[in-house]
Amino acid sequence: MSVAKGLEGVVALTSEISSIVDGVLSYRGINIDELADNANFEEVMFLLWNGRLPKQDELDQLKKQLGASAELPPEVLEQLKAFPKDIHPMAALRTAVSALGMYDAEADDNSHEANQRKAISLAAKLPTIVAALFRLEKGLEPVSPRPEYSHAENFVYMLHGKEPDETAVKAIDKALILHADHELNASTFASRVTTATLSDMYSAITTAIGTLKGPLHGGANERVMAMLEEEIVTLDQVEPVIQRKLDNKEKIMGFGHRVYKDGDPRAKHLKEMSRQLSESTGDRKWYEMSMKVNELVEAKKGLKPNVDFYSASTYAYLGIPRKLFTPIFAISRVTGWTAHVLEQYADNRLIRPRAEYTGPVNQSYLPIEKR
Ligand SMILES: CC(=O)SCCNC(=O)CCNC(=O)[C@H](O)C(C)(C)COP(=O)(O)OP(=O)(O)OC[C@H]1O[C@@H](n2cnc3c(N)ncnc32)[C@H](O)[C@@H]1OP(=O)(O)O
Ligand SMILES: O=C([O-])CC(=O)C(=O)O
Repeated sequence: MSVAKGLEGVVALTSEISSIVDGVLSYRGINIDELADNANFEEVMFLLWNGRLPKQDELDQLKKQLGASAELPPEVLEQLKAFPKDIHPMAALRTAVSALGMYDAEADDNSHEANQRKAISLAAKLPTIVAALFRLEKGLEPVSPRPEYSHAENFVYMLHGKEPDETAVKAIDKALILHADHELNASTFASRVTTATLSDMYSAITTAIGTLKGPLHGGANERVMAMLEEEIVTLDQVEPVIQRKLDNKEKIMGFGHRVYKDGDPRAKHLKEMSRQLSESTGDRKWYEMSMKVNELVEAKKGLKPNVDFYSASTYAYLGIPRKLFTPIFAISRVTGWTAHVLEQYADNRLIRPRAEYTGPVNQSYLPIEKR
């Protein structure tokens, strides 16, 4: 047996959902750049779930279904209220999604129709959960979703409890498009492993949230902001802090990628969003600091920013606290996860690789008094 550590380069399955070819990311064959510049998130949801862009009546229907599914079961809302106030929202989100499964009578119905409904229901409810967690931590009552709002509008509305700001809505909508799917990343793979045992969609998405939470994956965006806010603090500290980190062989969060060696195609969109927000808010600090970090890490280490790097300053400009950065990633990626769950069920085989055993051999059982 030969081992590819971290499964690097291993092609584990076939998929028709998204592809990374020569550094170009496409959803269902459409370049992400085109989607980021032209589509809205609901169109991308439909595209990922159904393999093609929606016609107007199909888009209207999806929006209606999302609107009708966004409210949480009262029992789950009560659970959110009982969670410890200082819990990380990714831990709370993971637990809340698991709880949702207990209040869905069809949780274990793995028919395509039931799973399509669950995919819409989960995608609709994640923003409601994240916004409720945000408000509860601040001692505020959660705000109910409004069915007439778009996905991004609803999220911004439920965070602040007032008419959503257009700039924030546009930025969130684009960020959701950019994060929606990414071939066989760790959380998607985890969701497919769970699905392949013929477990239910709630279990698969709970698995995925737990996997996205880690700092080498989705959790990096929060750490980028922690580095900017707490370690670097001022522009003149970028160079000494980055140099110290590199000398100590610390990873710089938001840089490097297992697949992209010549840059993540999503990063340029987030960088531009961060630049535009720095201008419209008149606060250039986070953007300038990010640019300088980017310049240094590229020059000294040859590493380029990934999707997590400029999403941090973008969200910071929108006034979003860094604890919510990874949950926002989940609000988007649930679309990709559920598309992969549907694809896995459609042509399933248990996912069970092998391990090369490197431990001791020919050992004997010693009775406890002789050890
Ligand atoms: C949405 C996403 O999940 S995007 C990724 C988000 N994660 C991060 O931003 C965390 C920081 N980045 C990393 O840890 C890595 O680049 C990963 C996890 C993304 C990819 O990891 P891998 O493909 O396993 O690369 P690996 O960790 O083996 O790194 C290869 C070499 O580059 C170095 N390296 C990779 N990323 C970084 C980084 N961000 N900062 C400093 N050095 C790095 C490693 O130290 C290693 O150096 P060495 O060969 O001298 O030991
Ligand atoms: O593909 C990966 O390994 C990580 C990533 O960029 C993502 O999940 O968006």
